[in-house]
Amino acid sequence: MSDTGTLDRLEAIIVQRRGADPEASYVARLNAKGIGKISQKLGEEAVETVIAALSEDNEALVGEAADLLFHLLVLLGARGVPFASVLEELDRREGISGIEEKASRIS
Ligand SMILES: N=c1c2ncn([C@@H]3O[C@H](COP(=O)(O)OP(=O)(O)OP(=O)(O)O)[C@@H](O)[C@H]3O)c2ncn1[C@@H]1O[C@H](COP(=O)(O)O)[C@@H](O)[C@H]1O
Repeated sequence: MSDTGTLDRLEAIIVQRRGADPEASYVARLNAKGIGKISQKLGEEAVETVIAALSEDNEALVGEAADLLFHLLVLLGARGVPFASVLEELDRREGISGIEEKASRIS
Protein backbone atom coordinates (compact mmCIF):
# COMPACT_ATOMS: atom_id res chain seq x y z
CA MET A 1 0.00 0.00 0.00
CA SER A 2 1.21 3.49 -0.87
CA ASP A 3 1.16 6.37 1.60
CA THR A 4 3.49 9.20 2.57
CA GLY A 5 6.04 6.43 3.29
CA THR A 6 6.26 6.09 -0.49
CA LEU A 7 7.33 9.72 -0.79
CA ASP A 8 9.72 9.34 2.16
CA ARG A 9 11.38 6.38 0.43
CA LEU A 10 11.53 8.24 -2.88
CA GLU A 11 13.12 11.23 -1.12
CA ALA A 12 15.82 8.92 0.30
CA ILE A 13 16.44 7.37 -3.14
CA ILE A 14 16.77 10.85 -4.66
CA VAL A 15 19.36 11.81 -2.01
CA GLN A 16 21.34 8.63 -2.81
CA ARG A 17 21.13 9.06 -6.59
CA ARG A 18 22.14 12.74 -6.63
CA GLY A 19 25.79 11.79 -6.46
CA ALA A 20 25.52 8.93 -8.99
CA ASP A 21 26.86 8.86 -12.53
CA PRO A 22 24.76 11.22 -14.69
CA GLU A 23 25.09 8.69 -17.52
CA ALA A 24 23.27 6.10 -15.40
CA SER A 25 20.96 8.20 -13.22
CA TYR A 26 18.22 10.64 -14.25
CA VAL A 27 18.30 12.23 -10.78
CA ALA A 28 22.06 12.80 -11.05
CA ARG A 29 21.74 14.13 -14.62
CA LEU A 30 19.00 16.58 -13.68
CA ASN A 31 20.93 17.81 -10.62
CA ALA A 32 24.04 18.28 -12.74
CA LYS A 33 22.01 20.66 -14.95
CA GLY A 34 21.17 22.84 -11.94
CA ILE A 35 18.20 24.37 -10.18
CA GLY A 36 17.03 26.23 -13.30
CA LYS A 37 16.58 23.02 -15.30
CA ILE A 38 14.96 21.22 -12.35
CA SER A 39 12.51 24.11 -11.95
CA GLN A 40 11.77 24.07 -15.68
CA LYS A 41 11.04 20.33 -15.57
CA LEU A 42 8.73 20.81 -12.58
CA GLY A 43 6.85 23.50 -14.51
CA GLU A 44 6.53 21.23 -17.55
CA GLU A 45 5.21 18.39 -15.42
CA ALA A 46 2.69 20.77 -13.81
CA VAL A 47 1.43 21.83 -17.25
CA GLU A 48 1.25 18.17 -18.37
CA THR A 49 -0.75 17.37 -15.23
CA VAL A 50 -3.20 20.17 -16.03
CA ILE A 51 -3.55 18.97 -19.64
CA ALA A 52 -4.26 15.42 -18.42
CA ALA A 53 -6.86 16.73 -15.97
CA LEU A 54 -8.62 18.72 -18.70
CA SER A 55 -8.57 15.73 -21.07
CA GLU A 56 -10.47 13.77 -18.40
CA ASP A 57 -8.07 10.84 -18.88
CA ASN A 58 -7.54 9.72 -15.29
CA GLU A 59 -4.88 7.16 -16.20
CA ALA A 60 -2.80 9.91 -17.83
CA LEU A 61 -3.52 12.15 -14.84
CA VAL A 62 -2.11 9.55 -12.42
CA GLY A 63 1.07 9.26 -14.51
CA GLU A 64 1.55 13.02 -14.80
CA ALA A 65 0.80 13.56 -11.10
CA ALA A 66 3.48 10.97 -10.27
CA ASP A 67 5.96 12.81 -12.54
CA LEU A 68 4.99 16.07 -10.81
CA LEU A 69 5.55 14.73 -7.28
CA PHE A 70 8.83 13.10 -8.30
CA HIS A 71 10.17 16.34 -9.79
CA LEU A 72 8.94 18.33 -6.76
CA LEU A 73 10.99 16.03 -4.51
CA VAL A 74 14.02 16.48 -6.80
CA LEU A 75 13.60 20.27 -6.54
CA LEU A 76 13.18 20.26 -2.76
CA GLY A 77 16.25 18.03 -2.44
CA ALA A 78 18.32 20.31 -4.66
CA ARG A 79 17.42 23.24 -2.37
CA GLY A 80 18.12 21.19 0.75
CA VAL A 81 14.50 21.40 1.91
CA PRO A 82 13.33 18.18 3.61
CA PHE A 83 9.96 16.83 2.49
CA ALA A 84 9.12 16.69 6.21
CA SER A 85 9.16 20.51 6.25
CA VAL A 86 6.39 20.56 3.65
CA LEU A 87 4.38 18.03 5.65
CA GLU A 88 4.90 20.14 8.80
CA GLU A 89 3.58 23.20 6.96
CA LEU A 90 0.51 21.24 5.83
CA ASP A 91 0.01 20.04 9.44
CA ARG A 92 0.24 23.66 10.60
CA ARG A 93 -2.52 24.60 8.16
CA GLU A 94 -4.78 21.74 9.19
CA GLY A 95 -8.20 23.02 10.19
CA ILE A 96 -7.55 26.55 8.84
CA SER A 97 -10.12 27.21 6.13
CA GLY A 98 -8.57 28.50 2.90
CA ILE A 99 -11.41 31.02 2.61
CA GLU A 100 -10.77 32.36 6.14
CA GLU A 101 -7.01 32.43 5.59
CA LYS A 102 -7.42 34.44 2.39
CA ALA A 103 -9.88 36.84 4.05
CA SER A 104 -7.37 37.46 6.89
CA ARG A 105 -4.73 38.44 4.31
CA ILE A 106 -7.01 40.83 2.42
CA SER A 107 -8.37 42.76 5.44
N1 LIG B 1 10.09 8.17 -9.92
C1 LIG B 1 10.95 8.39 -10.77
C2 LIG B 1 10.63 9.04 -12.00
N2 LIG B 1 9.45 9.53 -12.48
C3 LIG B 1 9.73 10.05 -13.68
N3 LIG B 1 11.04 9.90 -13.98
C4 LIG B 1 11.77 10.31 -15.18
O1 LIG B 1 11.53 11.68 -15.40
C5 LIG B 1 11.78 11.97 -16.77
C6 LIG B 1 10.81 13.04 -17.15
O2 LIG B 1 10.05 12.71 -18.23
P1 LIG B 1 10.14 13.50 -19.60
O3 LIG B 1 9.44 12.68 -20.61
O4 LIG B 1 9.68 14.90 -19.39
O5 LIG B 1 11.74 13.48 -19.73
P2 LIG B 1 12.71 13.64 -20.87
O6 LIG B 1 12.08 13.20 -22.16
O7 LIG B 1 13.98 13.00 -20.45
O8 LIG B 1 12.83 15.20 -20.83
P3 LIG B 1 13.74 16.23 -21.56
O9 LIG B 1 14.81 15.47 -22.29
O10 LIG B 1 12.77 16.98 -22.43
O11 LIG B 1 14.27 17.09 -20.43
C7 LIG B 1 11.74 10.64 -17.52
O12 LIG B 1 13.06 10.31 -17.91
C8 LIG B 1 11.24 9.67 -16.46
O13 LIG B 1 11.77 8.36 -16.60
C9 LIG B 1 11.62 9.28 -12.95
N4 LIG B 1 12.93 8.91 -12.74
C10 LIG B 1 13.23 8.29 -11.57
N5 LIG B 1 12.30 8.03 -10.59
C11 LIG B 1 12.70 7.40 -9.30
O14 LIG B 1 14.02 7.79 -9.01
C12 LIG B 1 14.83 6.63 -8.84
C13 LIG B 1 16.26 6.91 -9.28
O15 LIG B 1 16.27 7.13 -10.68
P4 LIG B 1 17.67 7.29 -11.40
O16 LIG B 1 18.30 8.50 -10.85
O17 LIG B 1 17.36 7.43 -12.89
O18 LIG B 1 18.43 6.05 -11.10
C14 LIG B 1 14.12 5.53 -9.63
O19 LIG B 1 14.46 4.24 -9.12
C15 LIG B 1 12.67 5.87 -9.35
O20 LIG B 1 12.30 5.39 -8.06
